[in-house]
Amino acid sequence: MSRALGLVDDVEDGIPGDAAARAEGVSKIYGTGGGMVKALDNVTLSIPRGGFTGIMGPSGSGKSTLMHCLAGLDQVDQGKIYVGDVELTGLREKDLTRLRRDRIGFIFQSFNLIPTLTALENITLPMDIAGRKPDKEWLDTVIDTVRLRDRLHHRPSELSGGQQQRVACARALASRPDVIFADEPTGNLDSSSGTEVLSFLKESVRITGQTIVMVTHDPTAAGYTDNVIFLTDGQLVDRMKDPTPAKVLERMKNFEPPAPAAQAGTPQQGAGR
Ligand SMILES: Nc1ncnc2c1ncn2[C@@H]1O[C@H](COP(=O)(O)OP(=O)(O)OP(=O)(O)O)[C@@H](O)[C@H]1O
Repeated sequence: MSRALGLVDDVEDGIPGDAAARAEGVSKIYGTGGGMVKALDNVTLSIPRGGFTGIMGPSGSGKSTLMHCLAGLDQVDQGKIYVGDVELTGLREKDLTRLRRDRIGFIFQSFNLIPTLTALENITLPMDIAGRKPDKEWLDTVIDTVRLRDRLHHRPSELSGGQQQRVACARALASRPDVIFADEPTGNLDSSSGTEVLSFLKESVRITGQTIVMVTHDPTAAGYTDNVIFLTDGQLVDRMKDPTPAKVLERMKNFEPPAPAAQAGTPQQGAGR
């Protein structure tokens, strides 16, 4: 039934039961009255543990809202969110803050590094704040994975955009969170730096089993993931396993709004004259 409506049910899609994060019947509304926007509309989905999941959809389809709700950065109006087996919805702010700090990593489009700290200090900052000692061996692995060893004592202003984003990725990976949420991580990078960042995000999933969720507009970036969730108008409308850029681009055509002329339903003036 849900297929006929173009909606996708997680169970039907065969996503394994071991989920790093889950949304169950989640709705999120912004504003009231005439200005009300249903940013998420009854979304149920699982993020497979140890996978690289892309979230795609047209502008305004709810991608960032979904990511923020899954990460406990924003509250839902209806439904439940789980990270592992912990229900986020209903946690007190203090517990939510601790859970985000201990179990969730973030990578943003703007790198959000502290300018006065070195690359290494930025990488270990979340653990320093949490009073946790970094696992030296793991930190070495992360630093080598992102190829930053010769830049560790540089400040962000002395690094290229690609290197700064690699520091932000290392910061997210260093504490081995249950799940890393990346919001357009290559949006501010040139294509070769973007390719580098995507390559080692994929590598860290393959080699270390890190779970990563990435919001992206870019079918090429989605091609690095191993499954893609498609949103339209706040609803989960499709999932794709083992995506390629060409397959994603083709699928996206189904979800983009029609061109203005077609939308207005008016035949083109002068056509056929
Ligand atoms: N704080 C807010 N207040 C009011 N409306 C909001 C707010 N945040 C998002 N929205 C609305 O919710 C809907 C979903 O927004 P969201 O940013 O999640 O979409 P998106 O798919 O990430 O878009 P984009 O690709 O353009 O970044 C949009 O209609 C947006 O205008």
